[in-house]
Amino acid sequence: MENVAVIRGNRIIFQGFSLSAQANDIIWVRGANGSGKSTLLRIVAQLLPNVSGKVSVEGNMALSDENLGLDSNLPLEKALAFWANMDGANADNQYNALAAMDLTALTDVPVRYLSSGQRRRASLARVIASGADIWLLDEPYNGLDSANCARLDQALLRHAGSGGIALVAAHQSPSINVTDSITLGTGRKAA
Ligand SMILES: Nc1ncnc2c1ncn2[C@@H]1O[C@H](COP(=O)(O)OP(=O)(O)OP(=O)(O)O)[C@@H](O)[C@H]1O
Repeated sequence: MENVAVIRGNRIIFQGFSLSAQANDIIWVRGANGSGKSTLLRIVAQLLPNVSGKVSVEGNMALSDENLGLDSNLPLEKALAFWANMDGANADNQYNALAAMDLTALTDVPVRYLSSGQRRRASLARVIASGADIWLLDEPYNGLDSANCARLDQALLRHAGSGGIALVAAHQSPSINVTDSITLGTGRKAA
């Protein structure tokens, strides 16, 4: 991202903002509520209109945020398989992703019956199974117990270690070594 500027509502969230990431990087993004962490991930995902400046991305991206994006009526395995097929991921990817997030015992549970932490893990399993080069994770630790926080840490390290990139928006400090940690400011009112 080079010299990016974004106004949302009547607030300037970013102005003259630049960020770069390359293979093997885990970039940790912190900041107060409303500072623009989710906005930043959505800019990278190219989901926001009216972004000025330059945003260029090489590689496939997968986003996990509060929108689960899984069919609530399907058993977990089938709901994930829908996306794995769309992403062209193979069955091994999905199996490994379910194991990485300790969901193997829940594969036949309808998504609507999953607890909030299980739903978060399902969303992360979708990202892991996608095989995407770039993971955009918005508050991925929310609702996870300590064992599953550690599983996510391990998944992030494996991803970065195999040439992936991760942007992680989180309130807490990282408990793994990250490439860079940035703290966003609170923006200001547009003139
Ligand atoms: N659709 C929208 N229209 C107008 N303003 C918006 C919209 N979405 C977000 N904003 C504003 O953009 C700013 C940044 O929001 P964002 O969700 O990126 O913050 P955040 O750092 O992720 O916050 P949190 O820690 O609470 O999740 C906030 O002031 C928010 O009110």
